[in-house]
Amino acid sequence: MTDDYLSRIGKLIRDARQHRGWTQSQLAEALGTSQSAVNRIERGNQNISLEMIARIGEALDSEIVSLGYAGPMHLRVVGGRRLSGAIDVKTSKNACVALLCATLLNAGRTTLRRVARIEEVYRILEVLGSIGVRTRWINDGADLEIVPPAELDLEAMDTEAARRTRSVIMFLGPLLHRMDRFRIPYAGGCDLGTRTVQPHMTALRPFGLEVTATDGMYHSHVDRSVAPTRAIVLTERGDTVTENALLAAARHDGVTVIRNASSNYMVQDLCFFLEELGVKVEGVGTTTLTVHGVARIDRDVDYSPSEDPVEAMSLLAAAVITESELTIRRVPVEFLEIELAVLEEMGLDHERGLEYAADNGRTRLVDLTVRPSKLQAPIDKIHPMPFPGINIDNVPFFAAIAAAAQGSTLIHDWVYDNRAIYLTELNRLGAHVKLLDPHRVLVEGPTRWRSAEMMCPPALRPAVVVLLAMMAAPGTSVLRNVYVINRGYEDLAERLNSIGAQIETFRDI
Ligand SMILES: CC(=O)N[C@H]1[C@@H](OP(=O)(O)OP(=O)(O)OC[C@H]2O[C@@H](n3ccc(=O)[nH]c3=O)[C@H](O)[C@@H]2O)O[C@H](CO)[C@@H](O)[C@@H]1O
Ligand SMILES: C=C(OP(=O)(O)O)C(=O)O
Repeated sequence: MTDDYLSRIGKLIRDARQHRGWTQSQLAEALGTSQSAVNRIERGNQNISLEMIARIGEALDSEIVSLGYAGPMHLRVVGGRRLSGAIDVKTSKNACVALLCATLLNAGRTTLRRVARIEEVYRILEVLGSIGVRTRWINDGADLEIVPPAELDLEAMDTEAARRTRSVIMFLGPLLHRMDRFRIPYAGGCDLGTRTVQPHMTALRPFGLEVTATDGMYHSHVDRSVAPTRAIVLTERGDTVTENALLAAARHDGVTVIRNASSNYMVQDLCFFLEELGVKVEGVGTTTLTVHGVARIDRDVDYSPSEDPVEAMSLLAAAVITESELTIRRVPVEFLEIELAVLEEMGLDHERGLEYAADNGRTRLVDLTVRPSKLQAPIDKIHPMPFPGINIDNVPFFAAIAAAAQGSTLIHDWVYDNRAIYLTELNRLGAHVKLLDPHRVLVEGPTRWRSAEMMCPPALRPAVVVLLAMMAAPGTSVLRNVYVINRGYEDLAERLNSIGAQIETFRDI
């Protein structure tokens, strides 16, 4: 952008702000940035992305600067470049959304540190804001402060935002303690085929929750005479279902035992947070959780969610397929151990630094350096398992890595009906991915990547895998409509550019 253009945009923003009667500080607060940043923007002294212009337009409800908001976001990737240097892993989408839902348990103020600034978090914030929860970004937009009201106004819920995320299902556990009757919209999320919510209903029924699903809403009714009399046995070892059971148990005045619980990273983060709220949880990291609930929670708490193992895997895959040497800092290694063991078998040259604690004081992190390696296809198939196993969300990254390895790799995603199918999109970039059935693909490597222009698959991880392949493919590729990537990754293009990628963001205006 030329300086002249910047100062014209800055003036438009200042006019729109003044028209609204806001100070620079008020606009800064709405944007989660500092007053000095707003001042620089208005004076034309700051490079400003279309994304930021769109957010300002939205905050100020202004026609002129909302121009940039008109169309979906796309990426233009100049591929075939090596990455280098070091990059930090951000906090996880899945822990952040669970913790945001968990704040509904607390009458006090919750501060969450370094929350990922991703669309999935924004949707939950919109939903929380619409029902009366006060949320604001503090400390230059790094941290989030959440203060629930005495009474929630569920009728005012932003159902459009709620339907764009599946995480809203985790409102059930906290809400059943706050009201006898309520409704929330059907849970959305990635288009991965059928994802049942039945296990959630089974887990919450012992707390008196009965749900009927009609007209796109879950109509919920709580029978206060019902309380768990024996261990709650989950029918699936799912992550959000475990979290929902934990959230319900947290304010149940008594001891709840949850069996067949997921011990995955986001569940552990939620358990650590519940402990901050005064709820004792035994068995963290195992499949049996014993929760000592507290009927009323009213504490000002401060918690730092841990780093995202799936983002760590994404960055690792980026290094592998671009044949780069890259250091990935703040890798939650416990949740990537099996992936690393398989990659080691495949011939990955990597080095781990000494372990250190994440800001939550519990999760173990390492810095991981990955070097260009001659990879061989693994002898056995790649398939996910509930933790500890290859993380379900990491499986798509193995497809890209397998495409870079010598030989054929069988990938069996038994979990999702649609996700393996999206991996065949890699063929448009030169890969040889054969769909054997809706759950299994055979990948033949190595691949001579070539550039392409394509739509983003409607699922987060396959979409990122396509982006990584574009980074490996010489020439210019275009990936259209990347909302789904922004759902789970903060400023991915910009951060990849900081380690040598060349990715430009653009929109149809
Ligand atoms: C916000 C959040 O945390 N999302 C994660 C969470 O979603 P979430 O907890 O919502 O996952 P689902 O409940 O949809 O489970 C995923 C799929 O696995 C199946 N299933 C799961 C467990 C099991 O023991 N048996 C079984 O068959 C389910 O039927 C479903 O088809 O977990 C998924 C699986 O790890 C991850 O992909 C998501 O990123
Ligand atoms: C499937 C995923 O997430 P969600 O549960 O939010 O759809 C994912 O993170 O890959």
